[in-house]
Amino acid sequence: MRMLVSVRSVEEALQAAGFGVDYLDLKEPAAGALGGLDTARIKDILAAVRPRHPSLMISATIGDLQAIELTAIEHAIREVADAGVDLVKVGVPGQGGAAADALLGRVALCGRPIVPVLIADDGIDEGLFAIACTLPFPALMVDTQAKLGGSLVERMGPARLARLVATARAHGKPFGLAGALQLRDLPALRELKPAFAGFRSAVCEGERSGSLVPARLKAVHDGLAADRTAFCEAIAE
Ligand SMILES: O=C[C@H](O)COP(=O)(O)O
Repeated sequence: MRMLVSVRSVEEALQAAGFGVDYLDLKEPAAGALGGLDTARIKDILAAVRPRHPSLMISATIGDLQAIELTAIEHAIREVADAGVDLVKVGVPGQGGAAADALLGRVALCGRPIVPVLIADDGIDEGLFAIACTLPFPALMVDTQAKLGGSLVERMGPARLARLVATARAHGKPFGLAGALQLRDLPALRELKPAFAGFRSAVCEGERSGSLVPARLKAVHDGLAADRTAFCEAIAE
């Protein structure tokens, strides 16, 4: 399972990359679940990270826009993609509905590498998820908007997440889980085996708008890679 970390600055990006994370996700955590950075900041981060970590996959978010704001979303996608990131993350209401359908359809055809992030706070429509798996997105994610009501694993439960992982796997679609995931979720994540897991809250001092903590980055990084038994022994010490 690969590790994604959300970062907001050159300093954080280099710090996370130095810990061997697989994906950097550029966002402003204080501005919401998918809070966007301005494109000048995105370009500064890319200029600092690319020469040192040329194979690192780097995504960025477009901000917490409403699904009905299609024109604003398409404009933001173009701006973020043109800044030079590999992937652009776009929030989609996970419970489905007409606005979610329309948004998925539009962004699937926009010609940019979009990762739809299905927001799970009001549930995930498994039909919508299955449709998203058939569309030409390089990857899919599920995440949460509210970060203080428990982790995604606690809020959705492993059984429902396992069905999503199985659907994505059946379609050969790389699929990542995020949503205030904590160290205590790592055993469940290793059982679920999504392609990747995303972190911010668990690797910060205090809430997710705080600074990255090297020891937490290392704990999550090592915990994702470790054998389950070895990991449980280590955290029990
Ligand atoms: O895309 C990943 C998210 O930024 C993870 O943040 P979180 O752990 O605070 O939910």
